[in-house]
Amino acid sequence: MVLAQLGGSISRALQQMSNATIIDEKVLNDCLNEITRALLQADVQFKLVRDMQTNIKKIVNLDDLAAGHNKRKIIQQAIFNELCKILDPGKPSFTPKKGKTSVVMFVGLQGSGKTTTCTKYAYYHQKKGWKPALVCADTFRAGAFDQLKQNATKAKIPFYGSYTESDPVRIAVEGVERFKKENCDLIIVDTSGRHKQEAALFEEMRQVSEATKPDLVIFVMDSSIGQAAFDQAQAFKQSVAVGAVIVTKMDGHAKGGGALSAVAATKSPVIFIGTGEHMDEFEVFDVKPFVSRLLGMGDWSGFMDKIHEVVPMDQQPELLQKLSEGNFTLRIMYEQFQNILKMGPIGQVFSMLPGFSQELMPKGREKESQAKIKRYMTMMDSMTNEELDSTNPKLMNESRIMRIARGCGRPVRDVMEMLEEYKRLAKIWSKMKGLKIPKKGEMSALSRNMNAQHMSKVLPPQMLKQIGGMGGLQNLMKQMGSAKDMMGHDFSGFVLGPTIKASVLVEFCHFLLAVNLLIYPKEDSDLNLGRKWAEKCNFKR
Ligand SMILES: Nc1nc2c(ncn2[C@@H]2O[C@H](COP(=O)(O)OP(=O)(O)OP(=O)(O)O)[C@@H](O)[C@H]2O)c(=O)[nH]1
Repeated sequence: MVLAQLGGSISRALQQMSNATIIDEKVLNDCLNEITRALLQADVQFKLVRDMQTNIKKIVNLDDLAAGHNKRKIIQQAIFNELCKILDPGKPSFTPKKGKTSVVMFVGLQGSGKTTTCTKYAYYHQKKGWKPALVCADTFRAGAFDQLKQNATKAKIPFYGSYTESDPVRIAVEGVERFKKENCDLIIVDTSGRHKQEAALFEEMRQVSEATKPDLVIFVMDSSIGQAAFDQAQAFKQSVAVGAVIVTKMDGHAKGGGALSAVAATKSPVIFIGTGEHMDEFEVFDVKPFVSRLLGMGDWSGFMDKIHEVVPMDQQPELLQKLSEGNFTLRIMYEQFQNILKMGPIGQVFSMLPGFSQELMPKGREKESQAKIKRYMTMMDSMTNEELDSTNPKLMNESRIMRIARGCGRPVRDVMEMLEEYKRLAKIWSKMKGLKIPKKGEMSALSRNMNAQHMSKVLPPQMLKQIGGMGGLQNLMKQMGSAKDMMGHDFSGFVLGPTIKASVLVEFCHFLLAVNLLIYPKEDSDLNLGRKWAEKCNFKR
């Protein structure tokens, strides 16, 4: 994921500073130098980085900080604020209103992902009940209209374009007029890709803008553009009234710092990011949670929102009860898989927890893991209720395994692998037996410690180390019960009632399961356990 490396380097620098016994000028300088290096390596413009460093030094005057001040916190907050400042121009972009016609024009360099993003933007709004329409004013690239037509047809979005007309201004005006008459509330105009050396094409873009009078011009930028970003973005801003930025290809492995510089150049906010080629790989962008995650400080509110999205409230106490009894059935595993898939990209959810970074999700593992989960679920669909609800491995005899394999159309060895995985997870989850379920009122320190102890047994050792051992985990649990995060978000509402608090715990359990399954590879000893169990059941691979 773009910027994951940058995030990793910055959070390591902060961690190193936190490990120092005394924070003096040297420790602060070392930390800032480390962060500066990371930002420059990620292609953030030099001037931005230098300004940021100067500002932090101005804010954090160690001599002026009286004893008793939490210097670490003040430095962290200053870095957080400065990074937010780079990404936040301080004024929101124009926001179209549902039911009221708005024209939105997309501009950007060749191949930045405009056409794909136009459709994603239209589809995003269509799902929310809008009536969007697409106009293809890209007469430069052969095939652009076909691409838009194909995307629009797939998403059932009306479109307008021409194979013969070569004047983009004319097409844009005709398209906008037609869709205004059809009462579309979001008319999106796609334009040709161009770069700042192409004066004629820039003039043409200006004419399209003048003729269609867009309410908002969106600059689409590929996250891998690098140092050229600032100048290019500025050139677009000087020709048309760019009001917002969308950064694409954030799923790649580019450095991504150039994209941060583009915001500074256009003085416009990033409103969405593209995270893949598919229509729904598109996310709303919010500066503070993004920076907080980038710095490994998590995004509790985002995490809680996710929980509420995926785990039905009425199922939570029951699941927690089952886990505390140590009965981990295949059905529980199935239900947890469903929730994990609903949570979306796990690396992203992962970075919402303080102390974690997206860097921990190895390249390509995400999609591979999701495919694995889906495969396991298909196999479980061929099982009987008795099998799904049992914790007795003897039920799975050779003939049943062959039947399941036939039923789901997968080789026997795949079913064996899934059962071995189940066994491994059941072993991990048996350590949750006796988990204390929070009752009325605030989570007490005692139950927090009890739960932290249970959790620590379930966490893969590498991960426990990453969050600072048992102490780090206790802090994490404490944060669950406290009210505010780095961004000043108050999310105490999520943790006040006993049910909701239990839900946080349930989801944290889900999450740990996902982490065990997706991020940390199986160890041989675990697999041997599965094999031994398979041998006990009297069949061979
Ligand atoms: N991985 C990934 N690929 C993307 C994303 N957005 C766009 N693409 C791909 O980038 C390539 C270029 O996208 P287009 O939408 O054709 O770009 P364009 O800016 O319209 O191109 P021009 O009209 O030539 O300027 C296509 O292969 C897209 O599938 C994204 O967020 N992630």
